[in-house]
Amino acid sequence: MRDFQDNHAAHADKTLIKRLLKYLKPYRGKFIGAFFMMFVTIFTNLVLPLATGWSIDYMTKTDVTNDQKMLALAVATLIGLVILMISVVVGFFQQRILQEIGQDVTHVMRKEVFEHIENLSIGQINLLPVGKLVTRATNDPGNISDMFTNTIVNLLRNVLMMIVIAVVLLVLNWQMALLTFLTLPLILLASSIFRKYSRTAYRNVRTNISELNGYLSENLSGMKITQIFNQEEKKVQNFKLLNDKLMKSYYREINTFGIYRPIIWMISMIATILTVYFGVTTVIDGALSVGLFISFYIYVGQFFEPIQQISEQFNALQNGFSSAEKIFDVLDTKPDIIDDVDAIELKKFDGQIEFKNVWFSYIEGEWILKDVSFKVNPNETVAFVGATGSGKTTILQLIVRNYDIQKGQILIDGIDIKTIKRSSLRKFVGQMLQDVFLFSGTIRDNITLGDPDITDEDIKRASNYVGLDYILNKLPEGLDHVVKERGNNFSSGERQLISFARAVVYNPSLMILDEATANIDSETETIIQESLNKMMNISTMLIVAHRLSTIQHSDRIIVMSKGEIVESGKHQELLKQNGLYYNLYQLQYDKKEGETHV
Ligand SMILES: Nc1ncnc2c1ncn2[C@@H]1O[C@H](COP(=O)(O)OP(=O)(O)OP(=O)(O)O)[C@@H](O)[C@H]1O
Repeated sequence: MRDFQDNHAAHADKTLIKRLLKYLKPYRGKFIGAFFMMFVTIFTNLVLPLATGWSIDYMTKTDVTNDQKMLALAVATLIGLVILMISVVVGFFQQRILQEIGQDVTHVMRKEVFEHIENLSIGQINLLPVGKLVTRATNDPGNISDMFTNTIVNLLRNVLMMIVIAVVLLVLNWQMALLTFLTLPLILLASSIFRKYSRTAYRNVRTNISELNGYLSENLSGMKITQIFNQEEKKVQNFKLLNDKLMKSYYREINTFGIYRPIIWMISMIATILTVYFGVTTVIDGALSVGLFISFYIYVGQFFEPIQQISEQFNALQNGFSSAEKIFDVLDTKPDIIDDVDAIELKKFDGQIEFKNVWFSYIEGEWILKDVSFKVNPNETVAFVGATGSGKTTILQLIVRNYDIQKGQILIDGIDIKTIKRSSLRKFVGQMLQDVFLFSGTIRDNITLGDPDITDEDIKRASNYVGLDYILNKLPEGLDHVVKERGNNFSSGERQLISFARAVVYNPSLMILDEATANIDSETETIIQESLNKMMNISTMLIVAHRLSTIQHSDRIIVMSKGEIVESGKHQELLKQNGLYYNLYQLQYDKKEGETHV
């Protein structure tokens, strides 16, 4: 799968534009309206210099009385004001419509990106840097919105303005117009050099923003570790390096624009000086009136403005395209685990699980599970033990189909897991993992996860069941007690109990516990253990625990080593076998003994 790098092969522009246009389809009418308004503003911009010229010529006429001149001035000023008003009002509505379209499209894109990410498999999500995903869902749709609202319309407006003004200049005085155009090759050369540099500058800025976002989000999540290991200074240094890199890339961008704009201004000034020089001589020769010369002069100023903007807007367009490319990269990443079209809805689940010669690898060729077979009967409690990395957690992940296996078969109540709708299977499974994640909100939100069908009664029952009621009773707001981001205002034991309540509130047919009691104090562990004992015989339970004392009473213990099942049986049976389990047990037992002797 792609890692959504910033410098990947470009999509064909045509395909990109076609795809982008689809987002504009619902706003076709509004967009056409905005274009029409754009023509109105172009017209108002063009008519004023000409009107100024005509007015000046009229004022300098000798065969017109002063009263007539005053009247004409008043009428011309009034018409000018009306045109200006029209331009302002139309411009306002045009901007409003475009901004609305831009925000709507951004809104839709953000939603699409988020929904798509939510549907990716855990394996795919693990490969994605969070910071980059955040950029994909925030900055990139913003760039596209900017492209729709500002760039495209203004680019078109400027191209049209330039063409129309060129025609007007030619009509007013073609010799002077050609003189003005003499500087165009210089501008084109400067613009093409600018485009090359500014594109690189833009790209660097974007890459560095994305990198900084990635670093920031990772470090905020890992802040505790940073502080525990006194790494703050190092992290600050690293951040400083990235921050400096971003600032420098911004500087380079600013410099590129800073050089380009004065160059264009200088060229336009040369053209203006030439125009003034030859214009004045033409006026002296009587080939051009003063009024029309002034109109010409204003038009020359207006002619160079869009030229400068076009290059800049062309870059903004590239910026928008590049953001679109990145968003489409995310959207085009097909979820690697999807339900078959004819996948069945699991209506009930007795809790029977069977692995039949299962082979699985995260990375091609590196087998993590090798020919694993076992069967768990309804209401049985089975524990998996073994050395670190032997594949215990992997087995649990496969049961909820976080990954697909390469060989063999996993049966859920006798049905192949691949033929079952994942959501229907997960409805019957309660999971309690070592790393509990709590969302910001309230305790209630964290137990129901927004499911309106879960009543307060259900929550209370679940809380009593897992021993959370003891904590809830101490909190004045009870279930409404606020949970801060990631549950930082709770102890790990409390977080574990909330997650336990979250798991049992659905009355799961299968309860999965992966090192769920590893990080908690013995008092909370006892509470959880008691609840688990109650749950045994009413649901199937799969437990991974390093502390063997917690799984001794399981119906069966499966011992794993390097992706294979090496032993299986009850605690006493396994001890008698004098194998790996016996060794693991001895290790823990000796350690305990050692501790008591200290
Ligand atoms: N997402 C992943 N991508 C690649 N390899 C992985 C991934 N998750 C786990 N592994 C590898 O798979 C192997 C088995 O991991 P697993 O988590 O199943 O072990 P475990 O027996 O549960 O270990 P522990 O007791 O330490 O939790 C390990 O070598 C691990 O590095």
